[in-house]
Amino acid sequence: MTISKGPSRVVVIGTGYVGSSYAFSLINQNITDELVLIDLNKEKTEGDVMDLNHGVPFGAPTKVWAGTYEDCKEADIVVITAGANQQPGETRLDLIEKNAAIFKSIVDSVMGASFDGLFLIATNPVDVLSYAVWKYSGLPMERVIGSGTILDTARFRFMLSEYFELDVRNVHGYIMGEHGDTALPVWSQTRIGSEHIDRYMTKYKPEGTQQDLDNIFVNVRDAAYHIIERKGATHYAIAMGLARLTKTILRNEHSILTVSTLLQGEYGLHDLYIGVPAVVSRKGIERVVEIDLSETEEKQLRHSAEVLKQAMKPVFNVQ
Ligand SMILES: NC(=O)C1=CN([C@@H]2O[C@H](COP(=O)(O)OP(=O)(O)OC[C@H]3O[C@@H](n4cnc5c(N)ncnc54)[C@H](O)[C@@H]3O)[C@@H](O)[C@H]2O)C=CC1
Ligand SMILES: CC(=O)C(=O)O
Repeated sequence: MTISKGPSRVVVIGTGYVGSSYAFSLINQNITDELVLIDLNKEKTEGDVMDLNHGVPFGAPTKVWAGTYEDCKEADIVVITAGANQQPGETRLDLIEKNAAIFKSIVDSVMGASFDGLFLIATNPVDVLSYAVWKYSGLPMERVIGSGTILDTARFRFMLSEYFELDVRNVHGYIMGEHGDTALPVWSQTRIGSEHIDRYMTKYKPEGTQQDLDNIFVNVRDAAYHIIERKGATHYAIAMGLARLTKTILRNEHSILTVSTLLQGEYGLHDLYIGVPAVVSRKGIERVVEIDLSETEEKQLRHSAEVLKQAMKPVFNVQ
């Protein structure tokens, strides 16, 4: 892999709600030197580039242009946010056939340009499509990363922070599994400050109940449906999550984030991409972090993996 010594370059493929919000986050946070936008809708891309460039004087110098697949040759990261999004009532897994079909041609075009960097995937169903990119690209698994449950984990921490009236940075916990209806909350490892959540609740919110916590998880799991019902798409939070992942990679931060990665025996699972905590650095996935799960959580994770494997079957021959 080329570790670029020159300017850092990110290419975004698919600049709809998610892709354009991500581009905006990158510029606002001064994360990359160069930003290339690619979309089937060339006119919209040109408009986005003009608009973003007019914001650059308020931020840090970033070169932004509407590009082609040739621009992937020099890219450190290619981010795929292209494809259909959920319509009200649709699940993420309902998108599999539509989006898998366009991914083959996108990945072939990127690899055809001698791309030698990392892929980040956000298009849904993200776990299945991350697996697809790993297969289609032939790149080592550490260089193909799905956004996984990064967003679900952020929602979880945010909603708990509201419940306990605390700074979200003091809420530590993970959502794991499918980025979808079978995601699971890892209550056994959730901490407020350094206290286990149950102990913190007993001491500081004695009126709180397990039912309150269960309701919070349901709201986390169903957040996308609630937002899509109201405004048709979700995009700001995932854009910020992708920006965080990009920063972690380009700055070699070695952060633990719940991303979708290939499991090869971790958690007793094999040959699928699914959301787990992993250390992310310039290399991509350094390692999966195997945290201790309760028996119930283990069961939930296995169920989530099984649902994903069933969903993958029409597209990939997995066991
Ligand atoms: N992983 C996550 O946490 C999240 C994932 N998503 C997913 O992100 C995806 C994108 O969502 P939105 O931006 O809301 O959709 P959108 O419809 O606004 O944008 C999709 C863009 O992809 C472009 N596109 C389609 N096929 C293409 C191709 N072959 N080459 C280049 N561009 C192509 C379209 O022209 C469009 O601009 C959806 O699958 C959605 O479900 C959305 C939010 C969170
Ligand atoms: C759309 C989606 O995947 C989300 O907001 O979680």
